[in-house]
Order: sequence, then C-alpha cells, then structure tokens
Amino acid sequence: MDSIKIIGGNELNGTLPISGAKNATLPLMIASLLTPDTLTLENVPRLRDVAQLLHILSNHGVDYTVAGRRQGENPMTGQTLHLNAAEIVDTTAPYELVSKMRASFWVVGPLLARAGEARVSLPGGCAIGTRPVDFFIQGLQALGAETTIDQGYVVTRAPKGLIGNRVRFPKVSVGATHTVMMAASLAKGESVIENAACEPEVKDLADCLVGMGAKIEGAGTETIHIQGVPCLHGHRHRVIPDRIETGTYAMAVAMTGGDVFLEGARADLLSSALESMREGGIHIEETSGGIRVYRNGNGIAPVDITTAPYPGFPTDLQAQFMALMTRSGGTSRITETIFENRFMHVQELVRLGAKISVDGRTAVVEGTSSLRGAPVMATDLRASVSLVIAGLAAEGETTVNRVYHLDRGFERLEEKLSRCGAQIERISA
Ligand SMILES: CC(=O)N[C@H]1[C@@H](OP(=O)(O)OP(=O)(O)OC[C@H]2O[C@@H](n3ccc(=O)[nH]c3=O)[C@H](O)[C@@H]2O)O[C@H](CO)[C@@H](O)[C@@H]1O
Ligand SMILES: C=C(OP(=O)(O)O)C(=O)O
Repeated sequence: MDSIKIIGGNELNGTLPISGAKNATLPLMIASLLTPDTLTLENVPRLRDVAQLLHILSNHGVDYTVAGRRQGENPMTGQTLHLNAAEIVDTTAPYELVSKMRASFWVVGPLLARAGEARVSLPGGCAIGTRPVDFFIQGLQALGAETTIDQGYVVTRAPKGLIGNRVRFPKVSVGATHTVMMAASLAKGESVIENAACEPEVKDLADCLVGMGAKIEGAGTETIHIQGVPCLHGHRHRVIPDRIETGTYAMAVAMTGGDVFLEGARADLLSSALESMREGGIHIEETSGGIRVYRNGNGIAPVDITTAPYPGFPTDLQAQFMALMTRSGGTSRITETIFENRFMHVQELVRLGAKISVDGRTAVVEGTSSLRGAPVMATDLRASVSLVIAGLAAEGETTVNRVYHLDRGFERLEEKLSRCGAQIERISA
C-alpha cells in the first residue's frame, strides 16, 4: 500500500483550492436512485469513496458518466457526474461493496421508497465506534416498512408504498436523517423528522431534493417537514465546499505558520471550528471567495474543545485540532462525544513526540515546542490526516502509512500541500 513521505518544517504559503464535500456528495449521489431522470452533480471531488459508490450504484442500475474539467478551468476543479437510474435492476447491496464504506448503507431509503424493497448489508466505514443502524430501522418502520435483519443484511419491504409519519431520532444522526428524508420524499402524505441532524450536508441534500421536485421544509434545523410526492424528476446541483477539508488545511497552516488562502471555502459552514482556532491565536479572515488563514511568528494558545453535532465543533476535525494543540503553549482538553472510539490518533501523535493522555472521553494535551518525524499509521480517515499535518510541522521525516484512508476523503492532498511549499510526496508500494 502507498505511503506519504513528509519532510517537515516548511511554512505553508499560497492558495489552496477547496474541493466539493465528500459527505455531501455521497448522499447526493444516492439521491439519484429516487428518479428515473438524470441527476447531474457538479463540483464532485475525485475520491476513492466516490468511485466506490459509483460501483455500488451501478449495481442497482444507475448509468453514469463522469465529465472532467472544461478547457481553461482551474486544474483543481471538481468533476461533473451524470447519474441516471431509469430502472432499478437490483435491490440488494452486497456485503463486499457496502462493508467498505458506511454511507453506502444509505441506499436503503431510496431503494425502499422507489422499488418497494431493499436488502442492504450492514455497513463498514471508519473504525471509530460501534456505529449501529437502529435509528434507520426505526425510521423506516415508522414510515410503514417491514424491516428485519437477516444474515448480516437489513431486509426491508413496503410493497404498497411508504406512508408519511412522525420520526423522532433518540440522538442526532446524519446518516439516518439523510436516509429517512430521502425515503419520506416519495411516501404518501406528510412526514416530520424531529431531532434531525442540522449539518450543512443535510441542507445540501434537501436543496437538491427540492430541485428534483420534493417538498421539504426546515432542513438545516432540528425539525424537517416533508410532504411526500409520487415521483421526482431530474435536476442539476452543485456540491457545497468541503468544510472538513477546509478546517484541516486551516489547522495545517496554523501548525506550520505561514499564510494561505483557502479558495472556495465557506466560513459559515465551520464557524465553531474557526472560532476555536481564533481563540488559539490563529488569524482568520473571511471573504466571499474563500478564507485566509495565517500565523506569523506568534505562538498557539491552548484551547479546550468538545465535539457536538452541528453547529458544534465537528468530530471530523477533532483529530486535526488535537494535532494543532500538541504545539500550543499550555494544556488543552479535547472531549469526544459523538463516537466512543475516536482517539486512535493519540498513540501515533505520541510517536511524533506529542504529550497526550486519555481519560475516558477526554484527551489531555500538553503542548510541546517541537515534534520529531517518525513512521506512523492510522486506521481512519481524519486520524490519518491529523498525522499528515503533524508531520508537516515536525522536524525531519514522517512517513504516514496506509494512505488508503486519506484517498477516501482528501482529493490531491500531496499536490495541494506541495503547491503551498510543503515537502510531501507519495511513495508507491
Ligand atoms: C459519510 C458521512 O457523512 N459521514 C459522517 C456522518 O457519519 P454517520 O452518519 O455514520 O454518523 P451519525 O451522525 O449517524 O452518528 C452519530 C452517532 O449516532 C450513533 N448512531 C447512528 C445511527 C444509528 O442508527 N444509531 C446510532 O446509535 C452513532 O454510533 C454515533 O455515535 O456523520 C458523522 C458525525 O458527524 C461524521 O463523523 C461522519 O464523517
Ligand atoms: C467518518 C467518516 O466517514 P465514514 O462515515 O464514511 O466512515 C469521515 O468522513 O470522517
């Protein structure tokens, strides 16, 4: 498997383009199952998860074409996907495909709503906790589906169609909100989702569904009202910028020092994380075309954070913020409340010289003036990238192994960072 080699110590300077959001793209692609017409998505990042989901969707009968950038466009511009599910040819999503990525499980909602049945393997994804699917099952059952688990598969049927209902999630779930919202769009009558996820990716999906003819109000708040319609039609939609990629590179600049413009980033999508960075003494300027991040010489102040559903501090930036805090001038406490096993980066950051101890859900980070390069490895996506940004700030050579995870979620990582002055390269196995 490839690895990433970094010689740390360089400041980052220049312009770094932000890609379309992985976590918005995946549910948007799945929404193509809801209509026999073509759904066109612009600003789609070139990622392993996108390729994997195309494979899964084509198994259900989705025809797709991928168009690259047009002549004269920025070489970093995302791709355009045309997805057409004229007919659902198979309602089974097999273990071999779904086990590779969590979001692929979400096909269960559209398949059930459009074809009246689905048989979807229990999902895989990042190893950050147990990640059950009970809220999905409760939600689909509330819409009238018969749902059981059989030999590792969720098997669900609604031969007479789904019926709108009230669905209240016991805890905020992004994936369950996406799934029930998509299913309810084609149900008979009104559905209300309570304690819905407010993440920008849910709002982006709802905006696209509305463009496809769905009747949805309140997406982006805790209560979503959906008036079911008999069918949806084709639409063209542009994916929002990736707020996690934005926060990751902002934290990289904060760690190394320098001055970078994150082109295309939207500050309103990650206010909480930017606020914590400002508390740490990092300069952040919001403009309509992107975000400027700089730290010229001043130290980093320790900041405590606790992850929470949106608009709180995102769990997907927790590892990167911990990396940043390893360079602060004091002690910070980082509390993870979303996933019970999302501290796998701690022992690897310690290899780089970080001083971190874990007490239950809280990691206590003692800032240190220098990190030293070392071989490291992570078992999930955001943990992997936290090691990359720590490596950029460490003295000497860091090798990040198992880049499989990085390729799932960071488009052209080495290219983007090396254009800003980082010494980083991929070593092919
Ligand atoms: C592809 C994608 O968009 N992934 C994101 C999505 O994951 P994902 O949608 O899988 O995360 P959820 O929001 O569902 O998980 C939140 C919490 O709810 C629990 N839960 C969830 C569903 C369920 O049926 N039962 C249950 O107990 C989970 O174990 C977790 O503790 O949101 C997470 C939380 O912001 C992010 O870290 C992931 O990057
Ligand atoms: C946890 C993540 O992805 P997934 O939900 O696909 O595992 C992530 O994007 O950080």
